[in-house]
Amino acid sequence: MFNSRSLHSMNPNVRQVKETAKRQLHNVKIGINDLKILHLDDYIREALLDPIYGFSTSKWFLRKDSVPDNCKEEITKLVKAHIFEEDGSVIRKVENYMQLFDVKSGFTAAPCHQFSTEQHVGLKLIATKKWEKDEILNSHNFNVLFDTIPLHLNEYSVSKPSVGQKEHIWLGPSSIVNHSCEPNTVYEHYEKKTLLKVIKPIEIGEEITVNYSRKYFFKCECDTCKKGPEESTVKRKRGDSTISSKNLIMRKTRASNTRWSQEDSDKELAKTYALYQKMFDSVDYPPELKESAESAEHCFTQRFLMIETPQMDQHLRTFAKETKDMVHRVQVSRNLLSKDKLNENLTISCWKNAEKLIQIGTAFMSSPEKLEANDVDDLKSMAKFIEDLIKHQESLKEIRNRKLEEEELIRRKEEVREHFLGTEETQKNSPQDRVANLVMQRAISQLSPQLRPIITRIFDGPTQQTAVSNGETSRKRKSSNRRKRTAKREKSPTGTPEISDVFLRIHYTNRPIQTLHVKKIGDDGQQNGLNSQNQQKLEEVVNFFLMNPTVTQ
Ligand SMILES: C[S@@+](CC[C@H](N)C(=O)[O-])C[C@H]1O[C@@H](n2cnc3c(N)ncnc32)[C@H](O)[C@@H]1O
Repeated sequence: MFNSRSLHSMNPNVRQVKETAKRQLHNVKIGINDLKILHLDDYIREALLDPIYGFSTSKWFLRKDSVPDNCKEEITKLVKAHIFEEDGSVIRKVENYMQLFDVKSGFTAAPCHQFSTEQHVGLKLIATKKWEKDEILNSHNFNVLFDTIPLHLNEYSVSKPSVGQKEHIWLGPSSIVNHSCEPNTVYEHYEKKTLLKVIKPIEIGEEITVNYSRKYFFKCECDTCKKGPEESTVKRKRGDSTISSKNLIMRKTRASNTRWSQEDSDKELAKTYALYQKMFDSVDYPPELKESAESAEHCFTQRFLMIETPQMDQHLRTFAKETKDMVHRVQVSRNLLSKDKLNENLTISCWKNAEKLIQIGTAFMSSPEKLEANDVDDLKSMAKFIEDLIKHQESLKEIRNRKLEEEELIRRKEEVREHFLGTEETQKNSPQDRVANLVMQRAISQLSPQLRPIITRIFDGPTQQTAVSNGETSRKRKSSNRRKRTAKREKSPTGTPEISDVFLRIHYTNRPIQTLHVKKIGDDGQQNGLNSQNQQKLEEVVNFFLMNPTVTQ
């Protein structure tokens, strides 16, 4: 079921997840052939839809086992990551179901309580866009079925459209289209598949139905049949709709611990959008799938906003025609994005797209004669809506950037402070050590030709107080100082760095040489060394370094 060549060319992490999924699917004994494709479809339906709808939508009444939890998880991960490369694999089938959550597909699933044949707990397909006559539900996936499927084995997913036609399996979204004696679609047969063609306009929220065929194995409970033959506009042919009760096969009882009340389509639609959102929220991306998942979501959302195609003109028309539908889409996108804490880039790029959307709206508004009054109002309010959201997003971004800047400033201040005053560790030393340290560190690190006239030499201990040797290179000076300091420190019995008295001889260009003496703490523990005058001088020097690290005059 998994193509080994494509597995090899994949990211190893993705491959690993897929291989796990493959193993798990094998463990539950799924393979691709005619009958098993039905099982597989059912597994996916169970793994994907049941957690979302909160009841068992499973249609495979003969099946004893169920999707193991770990397998469900894998499937959900794969769904989440939208990794749909391989034809005919489980992933493809999952993608079929994903159309239910892609508002652009024009349909979605909603709970259905109409049919006793499924214990009043089932699903139906409803329109999320306005469908016009003769449009084809082309993402509707009816696979041509193999002759080998015995009809009685699965009355649920198999249909025999007409004489001479092969039977068809109903997979993915198509498996939730209910039968009606007054349907709004008909089968449209193509060489390789059968699609649904719209035969009368379908409003948003309206159920999409088809007349299954002349033969199906349940007692019809569609609206038309419920109204009774005298009210129905449909002329029944003999043999249509019903068969004798002994052939009526009841489906596996659904786990109906949920009581579904009948809701109007608007509410159902809103609920479905919420489900869409829940779906994306439900799983955390595993780290190994994060990248592909995010880029897939990115594509998904772009597609969703309908702006990344070259046929802008066509889009503009659709946009005008489906303004209301677009408002729904934007609402869904808003929900989706507001919940997306996983990927900020995705959110930002989505808002960029939304900006483009506003441009489209603005272009439209500049030639309003093309639109009906209602459309213009809707469009304006939608553009305003998006604009507000973008502003909101922008202000959040600004706040974040400001915060980052502040953090950076604090960090840099801290760095400078540490550089001059030393870390907490060095600050624990005596004041004169600290000052000496800081001057020494600073001077050593900054010794450059410009500084030479100012600092001639810094050294430890009064005996080493010498004048400048101008011929000495800064490197030599540094290493000699290091040697001296090291020697001093090694002498310390405690092992902690110790600095004795420090003499600084400072050569000013326009003043006499000055010597500062910072005394070590006396053995008696008496803190001295820095008389106020020296203290002041030291501060002056330090400040000089702080302010003019490379300036000589
Ligand atoms: C392909 S499924 C359609 C989707 C189904 N409602 C679900 O939740 O999966 C076909 C099954 O739906 C039920 N069904 C569809 N249309 C029906 C109708 N007009 N009257 C009674 N039951 C119907 C039957 O149980 C039938 O076996």
